[in-house]
Amino acid sequence: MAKRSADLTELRPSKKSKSDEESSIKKEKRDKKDKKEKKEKKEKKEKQEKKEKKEKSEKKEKSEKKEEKEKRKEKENDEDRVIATSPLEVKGYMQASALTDLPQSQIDQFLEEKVIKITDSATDAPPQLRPIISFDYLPPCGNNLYAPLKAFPAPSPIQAATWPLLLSGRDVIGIAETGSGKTLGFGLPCLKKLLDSKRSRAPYQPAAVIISPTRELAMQIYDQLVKFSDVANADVTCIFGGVGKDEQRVALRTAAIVVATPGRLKDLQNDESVDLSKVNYLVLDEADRMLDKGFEQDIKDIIAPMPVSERQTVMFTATWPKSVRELAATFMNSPVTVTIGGDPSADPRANTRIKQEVEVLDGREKENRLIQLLNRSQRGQSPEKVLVFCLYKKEAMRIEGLIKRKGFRVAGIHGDLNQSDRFRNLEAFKSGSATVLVATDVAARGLDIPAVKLVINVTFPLTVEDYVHRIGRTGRAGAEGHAVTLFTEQDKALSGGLINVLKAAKQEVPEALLKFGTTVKKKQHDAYGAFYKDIGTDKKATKITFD
Ligand SMILES: Nc1ncnc2c1ncn2[C@@H]1O[C@H](COP(=O)(O)OP(=O)(O)OP(=O)(O)O)[C@@H](O)[C@H]1O
Repeated sequence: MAKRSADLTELRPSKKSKSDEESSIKKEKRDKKDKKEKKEKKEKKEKQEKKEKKEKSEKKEKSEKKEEKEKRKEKENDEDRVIATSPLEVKGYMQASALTDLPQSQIDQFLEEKVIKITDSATDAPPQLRPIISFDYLPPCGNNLYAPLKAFPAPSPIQAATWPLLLSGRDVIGIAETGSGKTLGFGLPCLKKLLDSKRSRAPYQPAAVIISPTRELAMQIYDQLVKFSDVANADVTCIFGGVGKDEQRVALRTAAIVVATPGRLKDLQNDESVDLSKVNYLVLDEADRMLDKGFEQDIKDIIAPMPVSERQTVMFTATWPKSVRELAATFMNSPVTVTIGGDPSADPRANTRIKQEVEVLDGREKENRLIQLLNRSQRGQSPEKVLVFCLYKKEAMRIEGLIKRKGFRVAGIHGDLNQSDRFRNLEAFKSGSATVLVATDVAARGLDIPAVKLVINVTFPLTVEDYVHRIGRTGRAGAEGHAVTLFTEQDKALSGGLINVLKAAKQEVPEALLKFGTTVKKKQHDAYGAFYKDIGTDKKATKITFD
């Protein structure tokens, strides 16, 4: 019975049990929802954790990679240092192993003592190649190319520092004091490259062009190269104005190296006597002069057929004014600048072995003072070689006449003389048959005349750079020199620049010069290079030409 009643109870659903059922459904639903939410939450959390973990691992990986990169870089730097002490070859230039084996401290000491600064526009890394501090470290050379170097004890600092760069194909700007051996600085690598290229003796198209501002300087560079040219199996020729063209045309048919003044080279290029499209070594000697307004267009025309990517461009000078630097950069491919003796951004630097004296006087006293100075140096058994600079051709002729009348052995060199007289007079001074040479700025740059003891500036040049070059005709190749400058009120615009040159070379600055003022006038690109000067109403300025 009880069972039945129980059954009945089971069979008869009461009102209460129905609501229980509903609530249980609801609960079930809620549970399900909760469960779902929980699941979603869990999944979200897991996803988040996964994401964080991933980020963390990425971060870790990144920082590990960074660390690794830094370590690698450090290692590379170390290797760079190691490279400096292991065999080294850069673009065909093999650094001598004996040079490679020298301790770094010896190299550092050389660079410091000679005040050598090397700035590579392509990298901030320290220079990879070492300066060639002894001729023994020059790269091997089949022929006896280096034989003429026996006359010298060691490479000069500009040679030591630029040779490795030039031999490894870099564009180079070399700035070093007057008389410091820059000609062989650019000349020797030129010959070595030619020798290595194993060209036939008659290339018909020159491989190297060296441009110089004056005929006499072109001849001098030519003479230096000729001493080496037989061993280098290279035909060298010299091209300049003021003489016939026919011989030059013939010489150009076989020349591998052309030394030239810009005007005549451009002429011969224009009439197709020479094809410069195969030139791969271009030198601008006295580069700041070559880039000033007087020559800029000629240079652009001459180099037009030589693409910058295919030629090595080399510029050497003793003075490097800001006014030409930007233009220079447009001719070059990531150049390395080598400066000897100090920062090129400072004022022009005179050779410090030259004793510089400046005498401030009235213009009317100049001639008497000049004769006094000559009396002192010319009387006696062996008169000294004296170079007298004037600014104008007419002035040079007048001063030469005056000196002659006083009985001194004098010759002159200026643009109004024909070329054979120019060469003859220069030769007379070199040989000592004339002991005084009166010159315009045509002789200011580059000329290497043995044993010039004194330079006298009768009239100050148009720029302080020209002053540095003029006085640089004395005190060459390690010798002592002496320069006396007669300075008048007319020159006062340049007193500031001159004072800076004197101070930089630790020379005495006269009170009278300081009175003219210490301000340095900003240099004008077109005023640079001694072309014209307005000299007032009574005298007509004559153009000084440098072809
Ligand atoms: N390594 C050397 N050691 C000693 N003398 C040298 C060396 N190299 C060249 N010379 C000599 O030094 C003199 C000056 O050299 P060079 O004419 O090349 O000077 P420079 O620097 O071009 O001068 P400038 O700025 O006036 O043109 C020359 O007589 C040359 O033979």
